Amino acid sequence: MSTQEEEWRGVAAEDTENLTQKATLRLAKRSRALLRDLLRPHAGPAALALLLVVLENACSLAGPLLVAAAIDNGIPAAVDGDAGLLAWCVGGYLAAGTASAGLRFAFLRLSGRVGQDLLLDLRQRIFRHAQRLSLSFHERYTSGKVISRLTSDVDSLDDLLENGVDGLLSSALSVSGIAVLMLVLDLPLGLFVLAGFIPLLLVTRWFFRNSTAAYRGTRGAIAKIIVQFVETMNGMRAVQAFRRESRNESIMGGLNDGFRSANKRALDVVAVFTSTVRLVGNLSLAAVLLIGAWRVVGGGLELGVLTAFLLYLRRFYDPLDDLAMFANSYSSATAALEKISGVLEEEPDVREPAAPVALPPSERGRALAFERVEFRYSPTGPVVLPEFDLAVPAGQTVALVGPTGAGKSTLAKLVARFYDPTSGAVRLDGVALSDISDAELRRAVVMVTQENFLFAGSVADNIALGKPGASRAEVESAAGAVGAHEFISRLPDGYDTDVRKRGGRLSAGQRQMVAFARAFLADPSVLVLDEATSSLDIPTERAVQGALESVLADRTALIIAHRLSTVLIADRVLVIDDGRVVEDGSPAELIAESGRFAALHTRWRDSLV
Ligand SMILES: Nc1ncnc2c1ncn2[C@@H]1O[C@H](COP(=O)(O)OP(=O)(O)OP(=O)(O)O)[C@@H](O)[C@H]1O
Repeated sequence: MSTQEEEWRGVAAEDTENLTQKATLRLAKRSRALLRDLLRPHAGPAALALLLVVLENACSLAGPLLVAAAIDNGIPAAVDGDAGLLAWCVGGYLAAGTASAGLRFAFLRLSGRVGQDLLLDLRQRIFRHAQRLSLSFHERYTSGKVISRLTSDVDSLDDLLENGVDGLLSSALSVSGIAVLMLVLDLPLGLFVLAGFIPLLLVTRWFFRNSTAAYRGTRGAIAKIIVQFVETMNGMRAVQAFRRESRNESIMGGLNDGFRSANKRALDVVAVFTSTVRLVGNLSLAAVLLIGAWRVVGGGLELGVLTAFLLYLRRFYDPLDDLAMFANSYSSATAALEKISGVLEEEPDVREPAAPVALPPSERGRALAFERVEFRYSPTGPVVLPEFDLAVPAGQTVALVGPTGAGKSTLAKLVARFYDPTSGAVRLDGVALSDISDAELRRAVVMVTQENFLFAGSVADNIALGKPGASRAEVESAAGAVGAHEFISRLPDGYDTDVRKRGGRLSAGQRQMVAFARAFLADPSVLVLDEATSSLDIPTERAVQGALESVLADRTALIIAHRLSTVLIADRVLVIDDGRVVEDGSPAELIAESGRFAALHTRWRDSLV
């Protein structure tokens, strides 16, 4: 792939207003490929729906022909006493009308089913893919954007499938069918009407060009609104604590205004198009009426033929309105597909190995090693770890301390393989993390983060996340081992208490205990712990400390320690600064020296008095 194409890969072009022609073509090709891919499993029913709509149009087109036959031949024959032909014409009209309604019903049901199946598949694909993508992607691409792909973009596609495609098929079929019939009915009048198509083609071209750009704008604008909305709702505590409401309101006002302008622009384009179509339609109807009437008076045209012609002509221009509606939803859906296909084109940076290497059996933790690890968060970003080497024997508890921004959390995230090193390797019992299957790695390494993320559900469900399928007895024994059983039992419904969104019902200390119980149940050989900075009260801190010691027993552990009590239970302390180890030793050894840790320790001790 050329570097220029690489530039537009994935979501790269999403916020670019003016794309080069090459990029536009590439994105359109990608959107079409996605649509084809989505349609493939439904090819049979889609073809049947197409057949139904063709038959339906044929039935409804027969109507005016039967009216013409009734007026020109049936009625004169009935006047002469033979009502047979008229009866055939009326009967035929009724049959065609009924068949057309029946076929329409069948078509709408079938196309609706195909459309909804396709959208279901698309929604699941986006969700599955978004979950697979690495953290680095989600840091760049906010959750609001993913939500807007899943909601408003999928909705535009829904609109296209529900109304647009039906409108397009019906109108294209009836416009071409009517054109043929008009030429057959009366060649000169038919040619005259078709000549009116030339300005229409020009205005249609103008419309497609402008509406695609306009709808790209609306997709971008709605995505920004959703992003802002999600961010505000997620950060509601901070919003209220810092009185950001009015500032947020003005940001949202600006974004809403942008969306309104983008929609206005799109609607203006539609307005010009539909009214031009209407104007051309009405002008040609008046002209046909004039020329036709003149020819009927002169005896050159039968009245029935003129009536049928005018009936067709009305139907000829009406579908063009539908075509405009189609173009409308088409442009909107194209812009949406462009963005959805971008997300689906993104590849996870951290990939599962094609041929995973199994970890050797382990009894008591696993040896962890960083070998010449260099790391930066993005290819152009600063180097966070210049060249990091570290060997942690199996079963050792290592506390990482150091100033903010030193790189402690980065080390933890590398061990959990949220990212891969830019160069070098992180190894478990000698096997590079990038060679271990996802399932095995998740079993071997568990990270308990500062967020202590709890999902909506019961306390028991949240603990059981550590070991899917764990029995209630196992959950309770894990809670007991970390000392959480007592407080859980006191909750209104014990283990079945709903923790509410993000564990909002529990205190910070309680959330941490639940997170420890989860980790204990998972029973990993390596535990990575980004310790909570929140200050807990003394009894809770003691309880958490006790829980921590039970969780750490018999495993290799890397702890980002903020509390002295935690540092002191570690076998080894590493002082990190600027991505490097500046001190390394047991707590007692480092305290005895007069380095940074000793100074930190003195400050801590003083602060406790
Ligand atoms: N997701 C990220 N994208 C880009 N840079 C990052 C990201 N996370 C951290 N950094 C940068 O990497 C460096 C190390 O950050 P890290 O979070 O590892 O520090 P830390 O020692 O854990 O700090 P703290 O004690 O404040 O949590 C910092 O300069 C930070 O700005």
